[in-house]
Amino acid sequence: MLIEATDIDVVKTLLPKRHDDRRGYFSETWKKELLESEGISVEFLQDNESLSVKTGTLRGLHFQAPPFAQDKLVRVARGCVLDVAVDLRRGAVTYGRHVAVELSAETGRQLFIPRGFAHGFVTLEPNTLVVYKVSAPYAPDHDFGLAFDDRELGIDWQLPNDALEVSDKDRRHPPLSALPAYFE
Ligand SMILES: Cc1cn([C@H]2C[C@H](O)[C@@H](COP(=O)(O)OP(=O)(O)O[C@H]3O[C@H](C)C(=O)[C@H](O)[C@H]3O)O2)c(=O)[nH]c1=O
Repeated sequence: MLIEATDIDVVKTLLPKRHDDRRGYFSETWKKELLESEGISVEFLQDNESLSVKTGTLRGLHFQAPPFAQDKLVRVARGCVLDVAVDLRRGAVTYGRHVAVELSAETGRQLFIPRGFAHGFVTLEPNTLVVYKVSAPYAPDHDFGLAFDDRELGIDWQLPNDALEVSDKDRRHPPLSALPAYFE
């Protein structure tokens, strides 16, 4: 497992080893002790899966507020996404900055996103299946969002806005400037 830093030090990319043979490959996609050896000590409590049929489906930017804040380990089981994490920690020098990484079934690359970050992705292929581990259960009353197209964030989603499939809910989130201080 290759674990690499990103422009925001606590956000990591992971590349699990694949054991190829004539049948295909085998890969350990998550091993607690491997993450712990890299200083990522997280108790994942729930696995999520979302299928997005259309290219250009954008889900996000979402986060759960304390005490249900979630660390996430995201990977793509089929297709490809641009995965984005936005730093919401008011005290961080990287507050408001983001990491954007292409995750695909082909590479197997994963993204670790600690609590204190908003998460979202846009699909770059049809029928993209995203699977991810979270460290706190779903808590609808603590589930909040941030405007994906907030100019202050400056996220390049790689597709024009009119090509995006976005839920009504995700079109109504506030910009960063109007977001309460959920994370110090
Ligand atoms: C997140 C979640 C949702 N749901 C139900 C609630 C709705 O009836 C339905 C769809 O939920 P939502 O529209 O919030 O799904 P996404 O837009 O994919 O939200 C996710 O998108 C971004 C990328 C994330 O990182 C979060 O995990 C999550 O917010 O699933 C559940 O039952 N459990 C859950 O953990």
